[in-house]
Parts: sequence; C-alpha cells; structure tokens
Amino acid sequence: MTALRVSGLTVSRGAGAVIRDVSVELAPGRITALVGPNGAGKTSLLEAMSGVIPAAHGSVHIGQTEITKHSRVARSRLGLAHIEQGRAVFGGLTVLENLRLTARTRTRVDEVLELFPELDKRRDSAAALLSGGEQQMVVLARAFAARPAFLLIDEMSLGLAPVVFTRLLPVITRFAEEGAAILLVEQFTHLALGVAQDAMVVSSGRVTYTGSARTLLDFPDTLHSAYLGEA
Ligand SMILES: Nc1ncnc2c1ncn2[C@@H]1O[C@H](COP(=O)(O)OP(=O)(O)OP(=O)(O)O)[C@@H](O)[C@H]1O
Repeated sequence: MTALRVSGLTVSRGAGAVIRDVSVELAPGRITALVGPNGAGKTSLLEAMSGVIPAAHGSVHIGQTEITKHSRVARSRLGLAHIEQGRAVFGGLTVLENLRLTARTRTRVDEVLELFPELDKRRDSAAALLSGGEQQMVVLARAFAARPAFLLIDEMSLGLAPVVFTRLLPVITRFAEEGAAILLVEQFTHLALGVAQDAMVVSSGRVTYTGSARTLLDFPDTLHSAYLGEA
C-alpha cells in the first residue's frame, strides 16, 4: 500500500532553518509519535508536509507522486489531512453539520458517530456549546469523516486534561487499524508513545531518534538524550 515519504526536508522560517534534513516514512496502519522540546520544529515539519509553508530543500512523496510543490488542496485530494494546533470547530453549526462539511456520504457520518457515542448524543447541539474535550472530538471526527489516508495531528491535547485526551487515543488507534497512516505530535509524550509503533524525536530542527516507540518508553535515558539533541 501507498506510503508518505519525506526525504531530506529543510524548512526555513524567518532568520534560518528550523527543520534540517529530516526524513520520515508514514506507512498505512501505523502511528508515528513525533516528540521533542518546545520550539524543536515539530509544527513546522507538519506544516511543510501538508503545504501550509514551503520546503526549502528535500521532497515529499505520496507513493510515486512527488507533492513537494503541490498546494494544500491538491495534497488533501491525494488523501493528506492535517489537524492544526488549536484548530477550532464551527461553533454556530451543529455537531452533525460540522461532520457533513467533510463526510462525502451519510453512511460515513454514521460511522464516525459510532466512534464517538458522546457526540452522537449531542448531534443536534451547536458545537460552541460542547466542552473543550468534546470540541476536540468534533475536530477529530471531522478529519476522520473525510477518510484521509494520511493524518497529521498537531497537539490535540492543547488545553485538555490528560484524562480527557486519553479518551481520544483509542479512537486514533482504531482509525490506524482501518488503514490510515498517522503522525502524532503530542506534548503528553508518554501517552503518544504508548499508542504509537514508531517514534521520531526532533531537537533543534534535527532528528535525534527514529525507531520503536516502545524503546523510548522502556529506556528513558534514550528519550532524554534525544531531547537534549544527542543523536
Ligand atoms: N511564523 C513563524 N515565523 C518565524 N519563526 C517561526 C514561526 N513559527 C515558528 N517559528 C520558529 O520556528 C521554530 C520551530 O517552531 P515550531 O512551532 O515548529 O516548533 P514546535 O516543536 O512545534 O514547538 P512547540 O512544541 O512549542 O509547539 C521556533 O524557533 C519558532 O520560534
């Protein structure tokens, strides 16, 4: 099946490079946790992958198709979705209306609501009236409703208590089991590593670890060194 491949990506912002020579492959059915200190460049990497900002060097491919210079919309047509940090719901629309924005069929809306029984109960409520955690569910559900092959998720947990965020993780796992390739940027490092098979640590714009997520959980020293920039 098709993978998304990033090769030698460098991203510049303002004065200089914030991502340097990063390579990663997202394979169907797998979750990759992307972790690292504040300002390491995680958001910038996701933004360059989805076309929010340009890459200075390197390439992004979906299968054999190079998409490095494709627009955001063109990338999304090829199955690449990006849930940006702080992405909000359309508060004046109901939960159902939010989902219909991306779901191509009614069946797909029903499938997504099955994943989130909490939202099903509130399907006719204005999204603005939901709790922070429920609103994040709407954001996630809206992304799932489009059935992306590749999903980049940036700090879903922002503003949420760990216990609320924990509720979202099994749904992300289920979505990967249905075949999606997921890149998960997360401040709750251990929670992200707990659901991911693969992991990548970025520090000061460079990759300092790629490999098994389990290894980072089992060997905290390895995680610590990677955070400090020791490749
Ligand atoms: N719009 C921008 N213009 C200029 N520089 C930026 C911009 N956004 C981010 N940066 C800089 O790029 C570098 C990487 O930031 P980025 O947000 O990608 O890191 P991050 O790992 O996602 O951080 P955090 O975990 O704090 O969200 C930082 O030095 C930051 O100051």
